Amino acid sequence: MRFVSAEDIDKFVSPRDLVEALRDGFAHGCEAPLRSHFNMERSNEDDATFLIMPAWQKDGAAGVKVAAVVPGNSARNLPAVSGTYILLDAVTGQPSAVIDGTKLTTRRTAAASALAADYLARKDTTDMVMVGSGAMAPQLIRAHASVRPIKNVTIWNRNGDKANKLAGEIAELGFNATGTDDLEGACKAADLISCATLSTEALVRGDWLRDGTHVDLVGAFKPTMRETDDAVMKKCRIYVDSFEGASAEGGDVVQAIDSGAIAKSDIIGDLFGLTRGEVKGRESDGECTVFKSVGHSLEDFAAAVAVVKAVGK
Ligand SMILES: NC(=O)C1=CN([C@@H]2O[C@H](COP(=O)(O)OP(=O)(O)OC[C@H]3O[C@@H](n4cnc5c(N)ncnc54)[C@H](OP(=O)(O)O)[C@@H]3O)[C@@H](O)[C@H]2O)C=CC1
Repeated sequence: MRFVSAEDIDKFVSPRDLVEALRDGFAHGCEAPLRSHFNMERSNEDDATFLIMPAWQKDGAAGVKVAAVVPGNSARNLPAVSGTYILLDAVTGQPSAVIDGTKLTTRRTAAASALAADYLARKDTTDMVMVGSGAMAPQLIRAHASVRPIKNVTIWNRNGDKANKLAGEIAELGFNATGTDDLEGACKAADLISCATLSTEALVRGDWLRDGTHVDLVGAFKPTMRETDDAVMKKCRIYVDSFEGASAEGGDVVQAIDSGAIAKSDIIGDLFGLTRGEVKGRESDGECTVFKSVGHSLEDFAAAVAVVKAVGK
């Protein structure tokens, strides 16, 4: 059995490789039951979430991700999300690889956002705002830049020092990157706003969006969490990673439905529909779009198969 480390994933698979692996994965589909998630109570910090995400292909591979989301990890200087991916042969059941699930998760999540942006962001998107500067943030910047000509990146984080530090690292990759404490000003000048935080309150407001902006929402994976206000959902054409996941778990969408700001029928499409050509993406330069992801086991599975194939070459 092969062990695939975080370093192997970065060495052998580019951001664009994973976008294409997910495009193919969503277009062709696989068996992927809704994930199981369990609340793990903590005495002295916010509850953690335990996730089990299986997927398989008839006569092909099978895989499962075991992951945990621990909001209190920020104080420990550890990422909130960590995990392990196990890949098996679906015919014989024999395990074939164990993959660093923490890196796989950040990379595949960023690839899903970039895949959506490839259908939803304006072709001339150059100015990106990154809200949050945790493990997801650098992956999202690199993935979006693999599908759109991103040049300028403005990073906001509740802890501004971390935003400035990430801006320094991103600048070394060739982007014009700066940290900011003016989220409103940054959003008003953005083509693309990507949010990856554990916020339970709106950070980005609908009246800050100029015409043509695309909003990418990664953070809120529970109905009690959100990164945008109802006005964002009202103003934008709404897309999700999967209907069943995002409309049940994605806080920005669920809360906007509950308040009556939008109806479930306002969700135009998901990555299955977009990649299969069954749903139209952006239709004009002036419209605002939003993509809300909560994660889908197909994303881990498609990324895991692509990673093992690339590492094995
Ligand atoms: N949609 C999907 O498929 C996936 C979603 N996620 C989600 O994305 C989010 C970010 O993940 P990741 O980058 O790995 O996490 P990290 O723990 O590495 O970073 C968390 C980031 O969120 C910020 N943050 C935490 N709490 C708040 C708050 N209350 N208000 C504003 N900002 C806050 C942190 O700021 P500070 O530095 O100040 O602590 C930090 O920038 C998480 O919610 C995670 O569950 C992750 C993977 C997959």
